[in-house]
Amino acid sequence: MKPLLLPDSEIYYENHFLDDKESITLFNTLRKKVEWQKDSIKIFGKEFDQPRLTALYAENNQTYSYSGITMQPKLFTQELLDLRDRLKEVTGIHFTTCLLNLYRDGQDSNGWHADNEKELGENPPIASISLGAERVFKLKHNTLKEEKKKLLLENGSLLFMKGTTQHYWKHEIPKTKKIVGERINLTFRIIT
Ligand SMILES: O=C(O)CCC(=O)C(=O)O
Ligand SMILES: [Fe+2]
Repeated sequence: MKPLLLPDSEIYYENHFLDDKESITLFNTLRKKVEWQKDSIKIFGKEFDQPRLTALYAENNQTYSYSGITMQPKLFTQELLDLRDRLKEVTGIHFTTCLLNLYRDGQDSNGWHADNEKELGENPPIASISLGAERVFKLKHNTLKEEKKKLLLENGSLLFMKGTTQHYWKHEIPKTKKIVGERINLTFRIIT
């Protein structure tokens, strides 16, 4: 895995974690098999539909709460268990939980945030696998204004964030006016 070498962070990117063919097959399987849901989040007491579909799967029944919603996991499917095992080989980490995002088109997005919910622990490792259409991923440092980074998350790629990254950096998947196909993102986490 290639380190991004940004200050106050430990971020790695591997563009061919899965090969193209396997990634497309996996995309098609998960697109069909996963129970995608439309969540509404609360911002200052007002409800908004999330601009994407989501799902939560895990090896246990620990819930995940963010933006005023609490997600109840379903049990890992065989595909997610296999990916979990392969992530252990490259990261050394045993992930328990996977939050899945389905971006249906360029209007679906994920606004600026850090993955810093308390159930993830102090310095959470997050392993993020991308399938399907490529989307831009942006990172910005919380206080050093000139520190930012833009990368393209390719089909079959792995982005791995750990250490203090979530304390100092925010990330987003911006909307785009370009015509883009569907993208599935799998973010593996530890929730115990
Ligand atoms: O779709 C992505 O690549 C990012 C997803 C993300 O940041 C999240 O689910 O917390
Ligand atoms: Fe995130």
